Amino acid sequence: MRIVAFDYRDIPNFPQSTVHGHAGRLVFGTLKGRPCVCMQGRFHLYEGYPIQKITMPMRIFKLLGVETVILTNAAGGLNQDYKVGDIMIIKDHLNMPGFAGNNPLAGPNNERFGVRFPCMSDAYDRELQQLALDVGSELGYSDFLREGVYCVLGGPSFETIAECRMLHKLGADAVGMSTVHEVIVARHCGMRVFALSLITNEAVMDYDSEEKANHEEVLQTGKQRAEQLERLVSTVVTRIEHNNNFA
Ligand SMILES: O=P(O)(O)O[C@H]1O[C@H](CO)[C@@H](O)[C@H]1O
Ligand SMILES: Nc1nc2[nH]cnc2c(=O)[nH]1
Repeated sequence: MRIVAFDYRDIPNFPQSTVHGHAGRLVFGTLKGRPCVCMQGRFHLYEGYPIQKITMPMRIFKLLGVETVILTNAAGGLNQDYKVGDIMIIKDHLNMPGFAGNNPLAGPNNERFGVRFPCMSDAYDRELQQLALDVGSELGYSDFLREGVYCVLGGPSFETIAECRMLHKLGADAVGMSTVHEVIVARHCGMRVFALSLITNEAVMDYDSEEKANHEEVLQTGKQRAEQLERLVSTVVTRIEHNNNFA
């Protein structure tokens, strides 16, 4: 397999990764014959980037001819049935920064990419969710494979106990600081989206708990599940049908 990689710093106007654990490379290659481009490191509001800069790669992918976007993230588990190491197929999201007007599509609409008011009730492709469930079951992952709602916050501070309780009551199963902005921009320009959260820590919901959310635990759980996550994603990629509805 031939791979071509570019450091983000060598791509004009591309943002730079500032987060420990995010390499900052754009990698092109093929996965069992399927052409893919992969971001090693993504961008977040808490890095200080304008929201349109965070999502700029999605529009570059669209212009490169990408049909399907697969996003993965690390997230805190709010659902009390979830355990550290679970992989959650995202079926929907809560866009908290969006409630406050911080949406990547705010400002003049670029008709070249999509409509002014894009639908989000079909943001996460249901066929791809089912495909991932089927693949997960074949790989023997069913015990730690979930489906749920991801909530994005601005970060970088982790949530308070009261915030976790509130988000859980609002219907979120997992909480993080990424993904949703990219999903909105990817859907706006008609790309299919599939997204996964790795539950790297349990959100603290109890005032008696001694647990404290921390980035080291996030990185450590990421390493522990990396192989299975990689196998799940790469198998899904090899089974994706050509998108006949591609705009
Ligand atoms: O970048 P992702 O995978 O979302 O990682 C999550 O974990 C980091 C915090 O530990 C934050 O960046 C949060 O968004
Ligand atoms: N906001 C948030 N992001 C995370 N990323 C990984 N774990 C967490 C968490 O508990 N909260």
